Amino acid sequence: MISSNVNLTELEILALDSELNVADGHARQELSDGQQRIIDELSTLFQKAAMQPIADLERTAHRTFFQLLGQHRYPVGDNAVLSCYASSVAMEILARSLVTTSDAVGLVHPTFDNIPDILRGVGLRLVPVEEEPLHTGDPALAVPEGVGCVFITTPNNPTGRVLSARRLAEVAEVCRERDVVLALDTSFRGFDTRAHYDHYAVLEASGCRWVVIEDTGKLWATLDLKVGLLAYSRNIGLPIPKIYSDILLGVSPFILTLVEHFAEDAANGGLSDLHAFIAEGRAIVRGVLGDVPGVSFPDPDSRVSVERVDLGHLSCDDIWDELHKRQVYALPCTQFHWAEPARGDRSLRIALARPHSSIRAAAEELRAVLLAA
Ligand SMILES: N=C(N)NC[C@@H](O)CC(=O)C(=O)O
Repeated sequence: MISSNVNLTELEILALDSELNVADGHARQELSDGQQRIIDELSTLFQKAAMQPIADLERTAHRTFFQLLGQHRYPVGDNAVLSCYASSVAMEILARSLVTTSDAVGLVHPTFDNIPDILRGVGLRLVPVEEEPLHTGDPALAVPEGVGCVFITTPNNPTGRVLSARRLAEVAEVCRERDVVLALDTSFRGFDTRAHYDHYAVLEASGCRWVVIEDTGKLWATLDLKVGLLAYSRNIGLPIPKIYSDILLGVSPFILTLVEHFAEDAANGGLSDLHAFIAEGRAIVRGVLGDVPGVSFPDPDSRVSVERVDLGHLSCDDIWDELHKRQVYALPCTQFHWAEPARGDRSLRIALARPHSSIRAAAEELRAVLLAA
């Protein structure tokens, strides 16, 4: 029986060497032909990276990645975009920066539990912001009283819900009026073209203080050779560069070069191929499980590389245990509901950035477990 006090990443670590690991949201699908050609050139890329000025490599990698995803107004200039080993490292730097001037953060609910864990870890108090008031109605209700920052994952994990350009502008306006930092985690935006409007243009136009955390690690199966990007407004008024320097000097120029080449390949058709690949994986899950009594899919409109499965009256912990016995690893949704865990007790999350054969096999095992429950 899994203990309810494990976090989602501890469950993902358990799954790492399993054949049927549909737990973590990292990219573990096969490489495309275009991506394989990049990997075949790694030795050349390594030598080039060793000879070029790091600032040039970093600028090119950032530009290629941001423009792939429609982010043409991302901040350029001194330190405005910091490269980190992972988006979670960027998250830790943001948390340490925020707590110098705030004691509370409004955080989207539900979302991946390492975000509330990192924020609580530096002593910040969290106020849940439910998806409905975040996306609809009076935007002032998306910015709880007394917080120094509102933190929104968009597209959200695990729901896939995307903050629209109009809604981003409305929430940013409230944040500006109240001098509240608006922070976005856009790690999953690569999967959903509805998240490819220029967020930076909207944020800059609002005049609010803002931070955006980007992640290359969810898109491409580069064995976690990735960067998390920490972009922030010039008027942020937080010691972000100083705290960054406490934690790292910079990321590998080799990884920056890899990101540039994978982003170029994505811009030349690779990204739309990836969207089709994930959509087919989602169709496999829904096809295999769709007629199981009590099962439903709470995020019909989601395009990100994970899919929630509602188990009806069945407990996700019980089902997780049965899958574990079969060496199949999904994620219980309990921990995503960091403010009200019980609301996640009847659903699982399936990772879709996997070979379709693995997704099908895992879904078939889950189907057998559910029919026997
Ligand atoms: N630092 C942590 N905990 N990394 C795990 C995180 O990347 C997994 C994730 O985001 C997902 O499975 O959705």
